[in-house]
Amino acid sequence: MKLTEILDALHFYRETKEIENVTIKGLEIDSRNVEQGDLFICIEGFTVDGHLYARQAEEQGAAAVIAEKPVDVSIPVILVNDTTKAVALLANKFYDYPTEKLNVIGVTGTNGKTSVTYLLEAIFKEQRKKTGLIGTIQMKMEDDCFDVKNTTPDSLFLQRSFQQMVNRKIDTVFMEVSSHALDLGRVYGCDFDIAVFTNLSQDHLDYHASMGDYLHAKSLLFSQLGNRYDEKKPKFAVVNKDDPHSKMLIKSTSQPVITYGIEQQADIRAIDVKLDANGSSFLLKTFNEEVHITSKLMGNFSVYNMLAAASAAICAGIPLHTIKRALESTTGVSGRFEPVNLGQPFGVIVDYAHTPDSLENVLETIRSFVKRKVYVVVGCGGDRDKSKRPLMADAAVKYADLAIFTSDNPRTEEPQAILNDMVAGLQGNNFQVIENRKQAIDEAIRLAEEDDIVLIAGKGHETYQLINGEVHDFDDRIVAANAIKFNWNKEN
Ligand SMILES: CC(=O)N[C@H]1[C@@H](OP(=O)(O)OP(=O)(O)OC[C@H]2O[C@@H](n3ccc(=O)[nH]c3=O)[C@H](O)[C@@H]2O)O[C@H](CO)[C@@H](O)[C@@H]1O[C@H](C)C(=O)N[C@@H](C)C(=O)N[C@H](CCC(=O)O)C(=O)O
Repeated sequence: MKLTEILDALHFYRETKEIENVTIKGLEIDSRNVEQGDLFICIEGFTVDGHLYARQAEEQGAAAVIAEKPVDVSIPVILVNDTTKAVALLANKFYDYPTEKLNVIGVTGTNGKTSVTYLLEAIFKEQRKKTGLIGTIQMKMEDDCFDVKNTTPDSLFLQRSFQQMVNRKIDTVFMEVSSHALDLGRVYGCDFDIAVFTNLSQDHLDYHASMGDYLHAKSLLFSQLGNRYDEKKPKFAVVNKDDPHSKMLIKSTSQPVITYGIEQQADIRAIDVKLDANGSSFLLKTFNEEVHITSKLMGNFSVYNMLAAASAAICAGIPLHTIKRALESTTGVSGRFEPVNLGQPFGVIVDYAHTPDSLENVLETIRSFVKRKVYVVVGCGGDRDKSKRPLMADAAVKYADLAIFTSDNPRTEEPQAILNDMVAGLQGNNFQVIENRKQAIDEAIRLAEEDDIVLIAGKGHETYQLINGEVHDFDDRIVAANAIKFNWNKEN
């Protein structure tokens, strides 16, 4: 593609050299991956300044550079005000606006994003649609899975992936949209068809200055909904009416809003909700139809997740009987309320809950059906929102008979310092501190007796621990299974 052609995507730029005859083979934001003929875009990151790598990009064959400030290279440099925004616009143009050729459902909110995208995938697959999925666990193109570094990847990776999905004739993509991604413009220029809001509670205050800023970031998904008007692709905002923050999100969009909820008079409701140890059941009532759902998914939070997915699917025109079939056959998502069951007489559940609100939801659900004691193993991440630490500890001791506080990705922080922050204000004696996560899980499983439940919270599907800046293999499910084998075999 001619450089001048791709630069049409930018509103304003200034070139340092004649660029008429320059052609571009690809786009790259990492100098280490630059190939002959690439356009290298310098991004000032949180760790390093990409402008420092312009020379390396030139040496590797870059044809031109996009930068915010002068860089010392002999190839043409295109100066722009904001390279992060520029890369989103350029990638959209380079890959020929792939989101306009796909149906894209973006899901945002503190909790439930992953589960809602997987429920949507189940519903659309039931309708025999070709699906794509982008989120915390992985990226999927139909049944092919790919590793991802971020919940919502950078705009270049994203647009490239969307184009691959177009080439594979994928019909609908379900995408978790994090507040970081919205704030950093990773989804700038994406043509979302449906934006879903699940809920908002305290998280990520290491990144966002306040809850107001966090909510504002979420609202960007709704304000950019329908920026590209296409009468064949109507847009919808789908929001949880029971969450008070939805009012602000409704105000942010000019598109039709569909509300869902259990408590409030919403457009789509779950009525007569029943929860027990086998799952949940409710009457799903839409504008003009109703259907009874019996699901294996447990807890009130799962009913909200099902409502969110059902509401988005209804907006996309999926029939209610298909939604029912899909919801009733879904057994769950990796690392989300996932049982580790080797036939032992007590329950072990691994869950991703890593916010005070989600921990309370999961523990409340367990409390509602447990016959005896509840043990919880939980920690808090290092280099992240410190104000969350005492709240996580409070939630744990409020519901558990014994909370064992332990490490959860301490990153560059001292694990014991994180644990001290967690327990500093705790009263009572229903907690222990065991810094080593394996020992903490072993101890909870050693203590468990018939009909007790052990909840191992925080890491869910993750298969590593970040300690001292290094990645160590660690999977709560494997550690728990080994502990069950060891303790249970001893007794039998
Ligand atoms: C704080 C943050 O968002 N950081 C993201 C950012 O990294 P960074 O700013 O540190 O990048 P950097 O290392 O400074 O590099 C700057 C530029 O120089 C370039 N570079 C660098 C080195 C080199 O030799 N050559 C070179 O060209 C890099 O390619 C980059 O373009 O850009 C990277 C590439 O896109 C992201 O992977 C990285 O996410 C990190 C891993 C992260 O942890 N982000 C979290 C906060 C995040 O975004 N989380 C949300 C989910 C939240 C949730 O709901 O739980 C998410 O969407 O993942």
